[in-house]
Amino acid sequence: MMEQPIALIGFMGVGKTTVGSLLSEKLSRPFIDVDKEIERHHGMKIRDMFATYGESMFREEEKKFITHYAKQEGTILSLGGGAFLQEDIKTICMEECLVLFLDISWENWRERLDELMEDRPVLRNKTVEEIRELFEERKSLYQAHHKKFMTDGWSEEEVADHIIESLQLK
Ligand SMILES: Nc1ncnc2c1ncn2[C@@H]1O[C@H](COP(=O)(O)OP(=O)(O)O)[C@@H](O)[C@H]1O
Ligand SMILES: O=C(O)C1=C[C@@H](OP(=O)(O)O)[C@@H](O)[C@H](O)C1
Ligand SMILES: [Mg+2]
Repeated sequence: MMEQPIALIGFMGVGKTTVGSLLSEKLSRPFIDVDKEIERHHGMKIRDMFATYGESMFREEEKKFITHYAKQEGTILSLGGGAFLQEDIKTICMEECLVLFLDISWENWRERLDELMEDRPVLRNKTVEEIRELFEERKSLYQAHHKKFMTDGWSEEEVADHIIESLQLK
């Protein structure tokens, strides 16, 4: 049976990596976390890549990897929260994948901020107010999706189970 790839999008820390991994286990489908693939390929953390080569180098890599993996049958693909800043990525994902937008309210997201800061260079050196502005700004990127899941009040496991049930993936 042909299975369309699934791409998870949404703001940093909403749970794309965690939920993607759970979906992959529960559905026995291959899992690709784009950020982790890039880190592995370069033997370097994303935050160091940003510091050493700059964000634009990371964005080029992001486009290369997503262009490749968005066409792999059956794959569960967790994107980085900034991937849809690039129109090419948005277009290819909307054409090739079932794009699922994981959403979260600011109030719930705010509770995760401290934990997220270390590994997310985009959040670093910003005030909470600036981060809130980014949170609001980024919402427009995620309007390109096939289905949205609000995650407020749900555990990672519950989010994954709800996706499977509502899309009848099993
Ligand atoms: N539904 C959830 N409820 C509570 N914590 C969550 C949930 N989803 C993710 N998290 C936690 O938030 C953090 C960021 O999750 P992650 O999957 O890396 O997000 P993303 O890939 O979207 O940046 C992790 O510590 C994860 O355990
Ligand atoms: O939103 C962004 O610009 C980014 C999100 C990160 O991924 P997560 O959304 O998985 O945290 C990672 O790709 C990089 O740090 C940039
Ligand atoms: Mg992630």
